[in-house]
Amino acid sequence: MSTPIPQPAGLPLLGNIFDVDPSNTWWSLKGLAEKYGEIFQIKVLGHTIVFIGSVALAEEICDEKRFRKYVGGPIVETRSLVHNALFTAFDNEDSWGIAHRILAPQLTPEIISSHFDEIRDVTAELIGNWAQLGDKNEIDPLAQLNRLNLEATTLTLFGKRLNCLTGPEHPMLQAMEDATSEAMKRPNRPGFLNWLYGGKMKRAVATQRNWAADLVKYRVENPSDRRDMLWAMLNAKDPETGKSFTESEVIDEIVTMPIGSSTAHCTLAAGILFLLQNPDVVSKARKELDDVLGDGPLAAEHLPRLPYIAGIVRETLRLAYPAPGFNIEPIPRAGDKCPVLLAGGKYQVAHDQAMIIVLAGVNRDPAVFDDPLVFRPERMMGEALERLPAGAKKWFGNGKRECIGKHWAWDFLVTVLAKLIHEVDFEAADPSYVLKQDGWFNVRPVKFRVKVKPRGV
Ligand code: HEM
Repeated sequence: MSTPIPQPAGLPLLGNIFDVDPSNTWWSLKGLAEKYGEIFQIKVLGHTIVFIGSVALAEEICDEKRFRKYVGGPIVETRSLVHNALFTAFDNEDSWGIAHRILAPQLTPEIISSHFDEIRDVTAELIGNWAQLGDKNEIDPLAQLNRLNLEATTLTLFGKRLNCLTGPEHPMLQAMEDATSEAMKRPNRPGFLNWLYGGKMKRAVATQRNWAADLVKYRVENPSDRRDMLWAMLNAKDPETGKSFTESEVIDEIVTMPIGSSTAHCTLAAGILFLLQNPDVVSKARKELDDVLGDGPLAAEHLPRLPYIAGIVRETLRLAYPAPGFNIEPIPRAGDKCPVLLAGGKYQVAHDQAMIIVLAGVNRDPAVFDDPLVFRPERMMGEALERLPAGAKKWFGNGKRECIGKHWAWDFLVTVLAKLIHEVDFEAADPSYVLKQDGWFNVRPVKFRVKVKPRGV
């Protein structure tokens, strides 16, 4: 006998329409995960969605023999921007395998390591800009690191400096913001309002695709022997089918990358917040950096020798959940519409039930993490890390649809955070600030401001 899946009371006919704020969906889901724990569901206008908030159940539905990525809601909306590209492809679309086989070799740890100097040097430029601020040294870390992220992504993957660290904000940043927030809102908004906001989405799509087309044009006009991701997009063939990308598919995949990497600057900004709240962590991190770097600059070979910094990055991914969740559905079984059993039959869901893993629940599951709200890098290092179940480490998603950019993200996060901790003193502009989320897809510290100055000055 299975247990009914908990659900907020809701209203007749309308269901749980008022239990999720359509302009801040993930904040509502975090609240529901805190209230209901391992599993809950909502029903809106007869449509059910199940949410998973525990490590054990997340691990169960990450079993690729039984489940797969569910492409629905905001991901489907994003297809108006990038069609059937890596992130948005349905499970049965050949485009996913072709793109994965062409692009994954460009995102291996070895290839990413070859871009280390580029990432380090643009970070040094940003820190250098901050050092010039004098008394006007209060910054918005999210906005500053967003610029850095776009600069580093464009340089490392597509070989062009945008020079967007200073000056007016690059139009790509607002366009990504608009397209992502529209993609979040459109699935739950009446058609009339979607029509009204259609122009905003179209303009955001045009800006992003033009940015990508400019990168291709620049490479064609400035031929180089750089063997980077753009080279692969323009020249490589899928080893299995022999296919290469069409012109439009190149644009789809270029645009997909900064959307994926836009989680990275949210992680860094949240990391600064956690460090300000935990000065002892900064002291330990600085000791590690001073010991490993001595008087020299950060180099690629230092990264694997910074386990405490790596612990800080993982603990930030755990507590900030910059990609707030991902969607799973049961793999269809021909002719079999029996319910799917979870937790050994404790729960039952429909054979085609969409489920969303809510990382705000999973990453803070008290069954796995002692004092789950405490920022403790040590639990993300060495044997303690190895002991954690796989379901507790899902910040980069799962299985074949796991983040293809995870090695880029890792090197970027460790490099930037190491340099920030080693070279910059941060002071909270508002010490009472607590992590607030807006309605964007990623969790990010909005309206968070800090004062910056060179370390020890
Ligand atoms: C902190 C940084 C990052 C986090 C937390 C993160 C998280 C994720 C997650 C959870 C997924 C799975 C989404 C799903 O199942 O629907 C994913 C997929 C993806 N990510 Fe990332 N990501 C990060 C950085 C990046 C970067 C830097 C790139 C590009 C260079 C990138 C590109 C992608 C792409 C293309 C996919 C789709 C992969 C596929 O379906 O085959 N991500 N990411």
